[in-house]
Amino acid sequence: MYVLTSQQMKEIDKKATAEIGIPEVVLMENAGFCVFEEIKKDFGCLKDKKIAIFCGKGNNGGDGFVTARYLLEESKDVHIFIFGEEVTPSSKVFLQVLKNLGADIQKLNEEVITSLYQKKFDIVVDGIFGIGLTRDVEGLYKQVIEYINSSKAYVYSIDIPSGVCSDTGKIKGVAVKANKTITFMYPKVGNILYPGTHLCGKLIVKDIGIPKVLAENVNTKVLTKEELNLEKLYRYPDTHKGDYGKVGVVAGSKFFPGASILCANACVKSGCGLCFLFSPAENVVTHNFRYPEIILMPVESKDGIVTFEGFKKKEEFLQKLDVIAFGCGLTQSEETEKILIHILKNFQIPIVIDADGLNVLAKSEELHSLLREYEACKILTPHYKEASRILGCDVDDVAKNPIDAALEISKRFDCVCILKSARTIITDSHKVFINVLGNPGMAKGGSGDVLTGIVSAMLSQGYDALDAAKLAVYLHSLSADILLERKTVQTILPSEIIENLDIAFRRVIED
Ligand SMILES: NC(=O)C1=CN([C@@H]2O[C@H](COP(=O)(O)OP(=O)(O)OC[C@H]3O[C@@H](n4cnc5c(N)ncnc54)[C@H](O)[C@@H]3O)[C@@H](O)[C@H]2O)[C@@H](O)CC1
Ligand SMILES: Nc1ncnc2c1ncn2[C@@H]1O[C@H](COP(=O)(O)OP(=O)(O)O)[C@@H](O)[C@H]1O
Ligand SMILES: [K+]
Repeated sequence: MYVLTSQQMKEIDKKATAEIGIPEVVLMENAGFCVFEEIKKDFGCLKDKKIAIFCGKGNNGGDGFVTARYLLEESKDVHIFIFGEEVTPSSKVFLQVLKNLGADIQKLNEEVITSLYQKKFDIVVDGIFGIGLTRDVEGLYKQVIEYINSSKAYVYSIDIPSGVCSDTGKIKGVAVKANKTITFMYPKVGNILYPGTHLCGKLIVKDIGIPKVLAENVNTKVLTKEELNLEKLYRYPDTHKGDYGKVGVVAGSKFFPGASILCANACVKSGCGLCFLFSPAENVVTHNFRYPEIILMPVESKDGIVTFEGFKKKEEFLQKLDVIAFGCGLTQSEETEKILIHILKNFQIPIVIDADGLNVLAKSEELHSLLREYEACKILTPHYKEASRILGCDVDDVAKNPIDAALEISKRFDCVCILKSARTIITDSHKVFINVLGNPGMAKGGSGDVLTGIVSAMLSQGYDALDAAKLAVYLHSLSADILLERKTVQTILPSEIIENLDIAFRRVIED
């Protein structure tokens, strides 16, 4: 499913009207009717319902006028509130229709807003701003949104909750908290990213008759099952372990033995042929939680941290690897930096860089240029903080526009970037996928290490970087969602996400 920016949606709207010749009022009529249809479906009989419809001066308000017309057929208690008569030409058509019908239309001012608090509406329709919101919400608009949020009515937002930026999902000053949002043709970025997605309530996507061919060049999609390449998950009967690749997990220290174990466990559990764990021996040899299938490559350490000299002694094994998973729990030591420099200078093995691998990368100009030049496939898996370190910006800047941050990292290193959060973004700098699965039970140390293991296993089974990233992110969060069916967000553990991959793989392959 495509996800559009406001600019893309406007261009598509424009083409539909100017080039294809569908009149704008027809689209507005369809949009307003879709909203009515949803209300009717939810409430059935609307006869006794007291309904308020708030309409801004743009086309979002025009959709609201159309919805109001249909609602007037069902209830005698429908009240339309406007911010002014200076509305767009298409909206004007439907405002006039309402006037012709003798509808109750009130212009909002301080007094009217105060009076709203005495009225007990059952249903509120928010047609204040859609994709045309450009600046922070203030004045009467702010007061009306505050009223809507204080009311006990069931709130429908048209296209996007008013006040949510359709390009980022951020709140521009204040925003409506809807129970349901009806958006048209495709979700907008603000319908999908937080906090906008939360303010939408239930999101409904309705076709209003814009030809779909117009969206063909859009590069951003929701990561649905249809977007996954499942081909390489099929195994011919006469295969052997060599067909599924050898992953070297370079991870762990005295301080974080669990990170290396979670990463390696997730890797063997996701289908790689062989998984080698390069880690300080003392951390993992006796570790009860380590799957015995993992082959240990004990690396000499100092103060519990793998040393560069120790790592070099394992070089002959490195030559044989198909994938390197680098960084989980290594610590940000000089040794970690030296090892990564050595790998990037001397090998051409597909690499997944996470955690401390990303942290040492952020601090080293040499690593920046080595990684850019590294020709084998590369996947970087930062969370927002790691991304901000790499980009040299504030973490809030990443959070404000995660799609741009992911694109920037991807372009800078010519890599696939998995920017992790409650809405993980995956991009190869051309295509962008937004993951909508997963739950707050994953907000726990170790979840990221699990993802690194899964994505490395996907690379080792022959996937290219983008397909590996998509499949891994999907399986990782699907596994957590399946766990949530019988556990709680408090009790889900990253190690259980690994255990539960059995069911996640099955659902992906068989459903
Ligand atoms: N163009 C089309 O073909 C269609 C558009 N549709 C609807 O039209 C909406 C977009 O319409 P518009 O482009 O007119 O934009 P909006 O209706 O979202 O609002 C734009 C208006 O709000 C003003 N504005 C922006 N930020 C403001 C702020 N902070 N405070 C006060 N005023 C502010 C702008 O100056 C402009 O007058 C969509 O979201 C959708 O609901 C639908 O009718 C379907 C078809
Ligand atoms: N609220 C949430 N909803 C969905 N997924 C989440 C949420 N919080 C975290 N995650 C996922 O959990 C993982 C956390 O990774 P990360 O922050 O690197 O953890 P760690 O470094 O402790 O292993 C990411 O894949 C992220 O997308
Ligand atoms: K709206």
